[in-house]
Amino acid sequence: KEVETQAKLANVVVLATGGTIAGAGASAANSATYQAAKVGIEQLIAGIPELNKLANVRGEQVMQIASESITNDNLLQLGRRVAELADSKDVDGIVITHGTDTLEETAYFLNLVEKTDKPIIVVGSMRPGTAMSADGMLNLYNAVAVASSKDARGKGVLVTMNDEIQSGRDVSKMINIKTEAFKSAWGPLGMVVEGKSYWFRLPAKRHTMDSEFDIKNIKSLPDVEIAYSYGNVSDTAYKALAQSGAKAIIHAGTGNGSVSSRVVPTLQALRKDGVQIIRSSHVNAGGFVLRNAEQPDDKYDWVVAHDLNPQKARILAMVALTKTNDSKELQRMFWEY
Ligand SMILES: NC(=O)C[C@H](N)C(=O)O
Repeated sequence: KEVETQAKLANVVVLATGGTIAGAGASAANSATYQAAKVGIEQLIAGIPELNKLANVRGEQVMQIASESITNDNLLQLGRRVAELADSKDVDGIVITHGTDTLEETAYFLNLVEKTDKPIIVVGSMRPGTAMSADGMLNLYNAVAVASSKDARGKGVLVTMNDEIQSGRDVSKMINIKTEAFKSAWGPLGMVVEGKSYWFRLPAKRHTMDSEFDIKNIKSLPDVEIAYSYGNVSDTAYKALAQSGAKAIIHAGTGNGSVSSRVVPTLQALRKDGVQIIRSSHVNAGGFVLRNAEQPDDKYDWVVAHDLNPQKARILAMVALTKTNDSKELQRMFWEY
């Protein structure tokens, strides 16, 4: 009887990469002072026996790092493993445990390059498992619940944090000390309550099956860097980034991606030298940058990142540059993804 029930459950693989969800502190009072990436995936899974009721779960330790240290090579390695598993007939859903600092970048990357409609859920935690009121256990339980549900298919890469189901494209870490850290300017797609998913909306942007990008065709990612803007900003960072070989520079601009008059001539010159200039905004609750509003993008041949924050704009720019170096094509991709 037991065996029969298990056979009906979905097969979910949890790929572990580290982060606070695998973190450990010295005492239960340490919610903010701890070491990330300490606990192995077998131990994390064993700590939640209720997972067995949701799915047949097995873990794989892909890496064990704090997510601020994730490199492009790590992204490619993870992306390739996800694709292999997604191609496997006996895998129904994939969960990725991840540090929260760059979780939004990895989730967006996978959303762009994984050609599957199987659920891919990225999850982390704000407190280590050793802390009082640790959030990782429920976040992971919810991730496995969503990964094993048929309803989650075809909705792109998802993130389950704080009971919400967010689109991996839209979600961003908005605050670093609360468990209610992950938000999207456009709202969550749904909620998970007691292992059941409740859906309210769908992503409108191209993703996964409908994407023109495929991890299997991406050998390496080009160098794309970000320069932050503020009052009295100089052009030093922009010049240095270009000199070190950046193919595109994401302008993490003030307001609607505005550019200081001290920086404009440098960006014009860099564009003439072949560097792509992509205007985004670092406003906290979500930017909205439009072409030719604020700066004459047509005239300067710059691209706008629209609602993508600078770190997400970097991900799309890298992936897009594996296909084209045409600024019009890049702009199309920034509207569509
Ligand atoms: N909450 C976290 O996971 C933060 C940690 N620094 C990480 O991203 O790995």
